[in-house]
Amino acid sequence: MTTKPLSELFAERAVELREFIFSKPTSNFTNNPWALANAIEDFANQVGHMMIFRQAKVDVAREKLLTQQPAPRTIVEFGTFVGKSALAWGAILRDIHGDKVPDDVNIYTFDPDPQMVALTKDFVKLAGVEDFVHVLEGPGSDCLRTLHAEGKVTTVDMAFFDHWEKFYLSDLKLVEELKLWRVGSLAIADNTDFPGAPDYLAYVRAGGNGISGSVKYETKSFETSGRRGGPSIVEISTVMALE
Ligand SMILES: C[S@@+](CC[C@H](N)C(=O)[O-])C[C@H]1O[C@@H](n2cnc3c(N)ncnc32)[C@H](O)[C@@H]1O
Repeated sequence: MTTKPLSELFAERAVELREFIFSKPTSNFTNNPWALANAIEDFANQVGHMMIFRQAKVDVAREKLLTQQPAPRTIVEFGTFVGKSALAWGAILRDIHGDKVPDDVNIYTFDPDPQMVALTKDFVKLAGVEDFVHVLEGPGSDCLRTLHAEGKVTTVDMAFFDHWEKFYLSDLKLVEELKLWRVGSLAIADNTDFPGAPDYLAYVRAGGNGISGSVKYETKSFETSGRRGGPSIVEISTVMALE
């Protein structure tokens, strides 16, 4: 028996998910990012093997975002996939700022995979959040550097790391290098238990690089009731000081 490469499986899942969503009346999702995020989760529960940010974890992140002061306005996300978490961030920022979010409230989600970018753009449009959820194609580090150079992102209230774990630490350090953090900014990282991001965890648990004049973090691991045998930890680190 031959087993498919994971990339092929995920590409097929994305096609099936598109069919699943667009087979339903569009009115189910119009102007309703929560409804679309929930439908994606329903699909994932049916088929299995979908690397989405599940609702139990969204709830943990949501708690933090709802109490963040000042309220979050700019979110950057490394790893779009099918847009599940991007839609959830859109729904949360709407819960905070109202249905017509101000112009300076923006979510930027990055993924090098053109198929996932196209699918998520369609989903973002379907849910009516395309004014402020921007789906960009490319490695997150390149996209973030470009947004910074263009002056579109000057502060990051929350960065979400949900791409390949080997990039978590270098991309966290890029946010530092571009001086995008403020005191109270959040770094949220998924899958730090499995597949695991040991260098990232060691760094945030040490509070940063330890060098005087550097960003200081406080960090906590949140255990969620994930699927049996699936990754269940979300690591949330708060920027305590910029130097
Ligand atoms: C775990 S999935 C993201 C799940 C997504 N957050 C959700 O909830 O639906 C990981 C994604 O990271 C993307 N990826 C890989 N390398 C990346 C990079 N350097 N920058 C941004 N995304 C990357 C992959 O193409 C894949 O779609």
